[in-house]
Amino acid sequence: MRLFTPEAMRAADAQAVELGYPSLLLMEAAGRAVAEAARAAWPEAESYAVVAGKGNNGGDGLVAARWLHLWGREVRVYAPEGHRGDAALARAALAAHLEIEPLEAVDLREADVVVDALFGTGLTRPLEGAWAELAERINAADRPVVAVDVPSGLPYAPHVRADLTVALAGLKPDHVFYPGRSACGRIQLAPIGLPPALLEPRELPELLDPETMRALLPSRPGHAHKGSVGRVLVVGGAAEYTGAPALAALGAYRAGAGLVTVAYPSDARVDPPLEAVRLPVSRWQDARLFEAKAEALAVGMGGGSGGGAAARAALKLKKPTVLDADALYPEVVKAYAAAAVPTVITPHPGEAARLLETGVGTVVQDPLGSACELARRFRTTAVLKGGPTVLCEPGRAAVNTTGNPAMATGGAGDVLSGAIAAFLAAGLAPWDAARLGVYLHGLAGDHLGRIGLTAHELAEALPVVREKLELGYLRPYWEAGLLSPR
Ligand SMILES: NC(=O)C1=CN([C@@H]2O[C@H](COP(=O)(O)OP(=O)(O)OC[C@H]3O[C@@H](n4cnc5c(N)ncnc54)[C@H](O)[C@@H]3O)[C@@H](O)[C@H]2O)[C@@H](O)CC1
Ligand SMILES: Nc1ncnc2c1ncn2[C@@H]1O[C@H](COP(=O)(O)OP(=O)(O)O)[C@@H](O)[C@H]1O
Ligand SMILES: [K+]
Repeated sequence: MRLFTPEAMRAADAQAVELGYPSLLLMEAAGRAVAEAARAAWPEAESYAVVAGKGNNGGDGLVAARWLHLWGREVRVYAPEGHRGDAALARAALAAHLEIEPLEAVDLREADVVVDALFGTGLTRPLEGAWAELAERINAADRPVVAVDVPSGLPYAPHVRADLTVALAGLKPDHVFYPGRSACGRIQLAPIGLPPALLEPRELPELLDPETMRALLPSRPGHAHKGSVGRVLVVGGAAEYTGAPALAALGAYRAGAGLVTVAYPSDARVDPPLEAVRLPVSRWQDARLFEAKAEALAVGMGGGSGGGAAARAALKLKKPTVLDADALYPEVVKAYAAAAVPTVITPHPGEAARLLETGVGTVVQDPLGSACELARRFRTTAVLKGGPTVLCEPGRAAVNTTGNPAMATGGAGDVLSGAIAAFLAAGLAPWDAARLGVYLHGLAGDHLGRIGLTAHELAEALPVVREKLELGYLRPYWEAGLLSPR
């Protein structure tokens, strides 16, 4: 599954038409899918109000109105004059059944469900005047709302707030990034008949889905032993940050590492999990660090001001490495790239801004662009944490589809670094280890769900969600089924 920009979606549509696929069929499939989704979501609903705009989004709404009417529902349709192309045909088909009232007549009082078909991906500027008023009226009506493709008005304000959004053909930024995603309510993807080859353009970011992530899970053969399934060396800790390396070690074990060693300054009271090998060092150049048995490293968790020195020492092992937190300085990450050590960097927006020498606001405004700039500038696999986390390495990008704001809690990132290192140690390429680690970590957060979860619990939940993934129990959120009546 890919994340489409509106332009990429239009290009896919246009390609389908070039291939001889009639665009009216797309609109018919779209409108019918909306009607079906609404009917399934609110089976008791008898009366519908369809509020349609002038463009193709409106056309989809007119098709939905026709089907709802054919299924015996009471339907009032409000639309302006002046439809063109396919939307004009959809209007003619509907007019054979129903009277279409002007938008000025909109009355939502009798509607059990409102269909929002004012604007879709063709919106180029914020709603104003009568359009803005219509969106506000839909919200104020306090009726269940199903949005056609996207809630009208997004990505700007004001916009409609929907209970269910039927995403047509592919997912677009407002189905994935906030605040748009909150305005969508539940999201259901409707395949509307575009040839499948047009729906997987490699240049678009991948949306992490359970099927793809399941295929990445390292297998564990019957003759496995703790030295064969991936050993991780965690390097971090400082006087004031004693928990971070311990949480990374826990994350690594809970993601399946066979053995975890924790190297930390001997004057810091780091307390690794009982299962870990302890490696207190009086200086980072201690020879024992370079002899540690590990296939991958997690470096920088709670390193404080010594994080850079720890990372430079750890570089000498020349093993695949996750660089986090106090290892995330431009000179350090550049040194890893120059040494051609496979790396995954896991900054939060503040650390990303430090690496890119820009403001946090710039990073947050364009997470995908920022992650890709990190990947390009530092020749690395970049994981930019947040809601949602985005990933990039030169030539490809991905957006995570798991996780929730309850995960905004101290130490959650340390657990993630440990988990990614475990997958690196198990032999996964950085891109695969990063995607799988991020996906499972978010899944653990979703499994726990509640505000107040702790990083420790996130780690503990990793085996549970891994098993669910392995057994094929998971569906992506855009196939998550339907609403019950509210
Ligand atoms: N593959 C797909 O995704 C398909 C998409 N279709 C539908 O087509 C929609 C896109 O249709 P369109 O490109 O016609 O665009 P819309 O229907 O979203 O709206 C475009 C119209 O609104 C006007 N407009 C833009 N911003 C405005 C503003 N702030 N105030 C007032 N008017 C404004 C434009 O000039 C244009 O007339 C999708 O969202 C989807 O619903 C379907 O018909 C079938 C296929
Ligand atoms: N709103 C959110 N939605 C989804 N995931 C989130 C959200 N807020 C935080 N997270 C996740 O929680 C983790 C927090 O990591 P980080 O900021 O490094 O915390 P710490 O440094 O305390 O470990 C990241 O994996 C991040 O993606
Ligand atoms: K809409």
